[in-house]
Amino acid sequence: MKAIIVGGGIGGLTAAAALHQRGWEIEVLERAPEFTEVGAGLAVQPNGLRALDTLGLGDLLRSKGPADPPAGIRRRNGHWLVRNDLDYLKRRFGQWATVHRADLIDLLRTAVPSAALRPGIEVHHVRPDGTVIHSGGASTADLVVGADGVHSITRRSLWPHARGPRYVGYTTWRLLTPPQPVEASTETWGAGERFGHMPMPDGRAYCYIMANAPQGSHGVLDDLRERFARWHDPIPALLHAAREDHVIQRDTYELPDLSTYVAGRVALLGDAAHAMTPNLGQGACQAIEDAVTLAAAVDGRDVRAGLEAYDRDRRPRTQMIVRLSRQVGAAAHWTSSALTAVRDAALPLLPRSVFERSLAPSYDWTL
Ligand SMILES: Cc1cc2nc3c(=O)[nH]c(=O)nc-3n(C[C@H](O)[C@H](O)[C@H](O)COP(=O)(O)OP(=O)(O)OC[C@H]3O[C@@H](n4cnc5c(N)ncnc54)[C@H](O)[C@@H]3O)c2cc1C
Repeated sequence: MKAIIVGGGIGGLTAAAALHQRGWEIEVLERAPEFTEVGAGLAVQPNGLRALDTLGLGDLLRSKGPADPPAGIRRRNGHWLVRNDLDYLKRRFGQWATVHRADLIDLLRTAVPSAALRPGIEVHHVRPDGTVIHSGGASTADLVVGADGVHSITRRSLWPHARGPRYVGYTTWRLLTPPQPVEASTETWGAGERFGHMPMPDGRAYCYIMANAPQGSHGVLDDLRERFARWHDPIPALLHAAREDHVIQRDTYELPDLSTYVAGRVALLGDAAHAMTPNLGQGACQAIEDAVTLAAAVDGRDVRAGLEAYDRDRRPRTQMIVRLSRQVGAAAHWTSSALTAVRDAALPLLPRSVFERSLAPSYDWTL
């Protein structure tokens, strides 16, 4: 049985590794000239690590990038809005890992035969019968996996009338600083602006920012430094330590829900199926869950029946996480000072268990 995987990002390479382990012949078509991820870190949550355990890769990641659970949410003056019970979170859900994106891609590549990787091939069209038209010609397979991200050509080929990506109203910046003293992973919420930072195992700090794109005429980093100059420590110091060429700026998109992720011999996964806001740090983890679930669903059974089982399993869970992420984003991105004042007064009064219960659905997952 042969599978063609469109896109060699985190989701596509996980699918390739999972299908290869189950005896499939695989071919990964990636339009970029090499298999890598541009800069910045990634939080792999307990559910993502458990999914990687099914490929025997979870412990390698845990040993590369062990991390504590998120310590909580602060106000821009540093006062805590929400403080998590780290021991409880670790006991209940297991370990977190913070890794460099490129390291995760390299790790996944070790689980895929190099002959199966075809960089520099752009896919132009996918048909439900398993035909893929690409810059190197045409190929067919028993299964095609569309793991080609938010602007997926697989999705547009099979669902030409579905609505495309929707800009959610804020932009993200991701950056890695040179080694900096940073305590636990923390988020800080302002009015329409949000700054997260987490320590990387090599001593660097990974920072992500979500806010409206500035209209300023300075460089990106100077704009960010100005914007966050009066936020609590170590935020200004982190931005001063960062380098302009290490900042990745991207607009944020969501994809509207589809009523199915499968058509004929083709399945969508990861951002191609359910691109979500980054508010829960679950996009890549959901792509990894999708990939290992898909490989298990088609193992030893008719492909179409396996794809239906995959769709039944994954659609409700991923669409629930898309909604949860959107809700968290809505509260974090209020720009009205009256609303943020009410939010900042109310959040510290809520019992910790409310937050831990709201995190549980995304972390509680096993294959
Ligand atoms: C600021 C920010 C922070 C985030 N933090 C986290 C986090 O901490 N934890 C987490 O789990 N998630 C996080 N995410 C989400 C995560 O980055 C994505 O959900 C994840 O990378 C999606 O993986 P994917 O493989 O589905 O798609 P992509 O990573 O987009 O990969 C798609 C691949 O397909 C290739 N491709 C596209 N079109 C074609 C074509 N026509 N032909 C051939 N190849 C093609 C692309 O080149 C690319 O390599 C974050 C996102 C943002 C914006």
